[in-house]
Amino acid sequence: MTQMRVQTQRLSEEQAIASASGLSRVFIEAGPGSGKTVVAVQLFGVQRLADPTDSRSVVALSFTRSATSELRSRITRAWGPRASRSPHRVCTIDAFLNEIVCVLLASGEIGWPKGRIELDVIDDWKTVADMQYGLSGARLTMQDGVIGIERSWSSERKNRIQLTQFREKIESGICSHDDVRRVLSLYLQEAEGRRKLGVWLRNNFRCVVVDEVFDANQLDIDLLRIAVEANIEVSVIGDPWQALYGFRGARPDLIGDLVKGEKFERIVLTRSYRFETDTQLALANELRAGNPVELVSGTPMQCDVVLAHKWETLWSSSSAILPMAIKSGSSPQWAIASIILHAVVQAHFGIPGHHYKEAFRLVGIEGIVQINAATARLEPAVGHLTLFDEATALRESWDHAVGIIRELSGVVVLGQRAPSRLKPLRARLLEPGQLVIGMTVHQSKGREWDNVGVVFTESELQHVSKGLSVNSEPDRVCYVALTRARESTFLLNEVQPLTGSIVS
Ligand SMILES: Nc1ncnc2c1ncn2[C@@H]1O[C@H](COP(=O)(O)OP(=O)(O)OP(=O)(O)O)[C@@H](O)[C@H]1O
Repeated sequence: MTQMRVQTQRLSEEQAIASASGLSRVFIEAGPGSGKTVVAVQLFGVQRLADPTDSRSVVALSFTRSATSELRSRITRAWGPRASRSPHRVCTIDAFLNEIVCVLLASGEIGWPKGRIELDVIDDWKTVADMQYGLSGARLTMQDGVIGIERSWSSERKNRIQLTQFREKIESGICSHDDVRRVLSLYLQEAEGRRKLGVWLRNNFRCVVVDEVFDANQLDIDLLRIAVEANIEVSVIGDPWQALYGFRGARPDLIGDLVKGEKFERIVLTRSYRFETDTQLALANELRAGNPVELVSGTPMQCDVVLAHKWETLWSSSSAILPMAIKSGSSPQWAIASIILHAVVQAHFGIPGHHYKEAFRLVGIEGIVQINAATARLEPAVGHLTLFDEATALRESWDHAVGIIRELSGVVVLGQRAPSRLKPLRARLLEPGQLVIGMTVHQSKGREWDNVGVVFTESELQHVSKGLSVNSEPDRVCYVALTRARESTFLLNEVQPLTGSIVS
């Protein structure tokens, strides 16, 4: 531990107070770019160095993989790679919940069907099972700690995994993050479950730092309450204007109850450090005040990244923008298109495509070694896309990827008209200028760039021109997009739209 490097960035006085208050329950609330993540990084490091005799873990949590990865890399930069090495960790709240459920399984506190104690937790059932559109599905139950399976009914029609496949997957240890959350919720319905979890947390953790806390849902808040009651130091950090995960059950309104009920000390960071130009600072201030705002038009070439609420919006925008993903799908054709896109994104920007693991999994390729091997062999599929004749280019690229998949996993992907899906991707590769990366606003959370482009829908434009409200999630999506730039934000709606089928 003594080899850890200390953070070198100069903290402002208010950041220093927030990072080293010595209080056991702190709620740090602040606007964009005010250094919330800087403070989370500092809190983590201060706790790590605090008491070398205390072997319990310090854990930093965030809600999305991209925000967690930003937090982890900043902790590594500030405190060195040893800082977050086991038993300490920086992870998503989902990973933390998985860990808790695995501990409960390993200790026999709860019993998984067929006695499984190790789980393979997937993001979404549609990558491993056939889905049926309707009201019926399947879910987990719990009786005296024993997990069971039952058919479920809902009032809302949607694609769901059905009972037989659900049973088969669950019994082989495969489940979704939602299933993990359900198991833990059921376990915590009993006072005894809450008490035992509190004891386990107290024995294993000395401090929990939660960034982006306004993305927490009821279970996350319950967990924090149990941690507080177990006398663990808990710091929660966030900005109500940046809560984006209502669709996943996030309840920004619950944070007030938590911090009041558990007597958190509230510390406000007042100064923003992100905005390096007066115009960008003024934009952020006007938006937060709910005032109407007129955006400056620009071109993709002026931007380091382009953001939109949905992947489809990016695909139907300028062909100088290369989105990192196609809207999540479940067909093998979606998987092939996503895999080729992943290879293109990797080649252009040195980072993976957004849904690449799910896409590979859908065609039977799993594990980082296999995925990397497959990606390396996809290079010709990327090259073929720029062949002179369009029909040949699309067909050769598609067939190459399908051939590699068949060779590596045995999965055969059919689809005569499928290669036409690659048209929008080919258009991007034929762009004469440099491509700029496109991502959703959700991907951009917690991150920043010098110059940011946004593509807004008509309704988003109207909201921005009327003034945003913190109580509306669509408004908050616009707000997050418009506060990612250090220097300038450009509206890219004027650029020539492109028609294509990759999004369908
Ligand atoms: N005291 C400081 N001095 C100089 N720069 C700072 C200071 N604090 C933060 N910064 C810089 O300001 C920028 C924003 O910081 P950070 O990302 O931590 O803010 P944030 O509040 O988490 O932002 P958001 O919630 O909008 O994602 C970063 O580039 C960071 O390095």
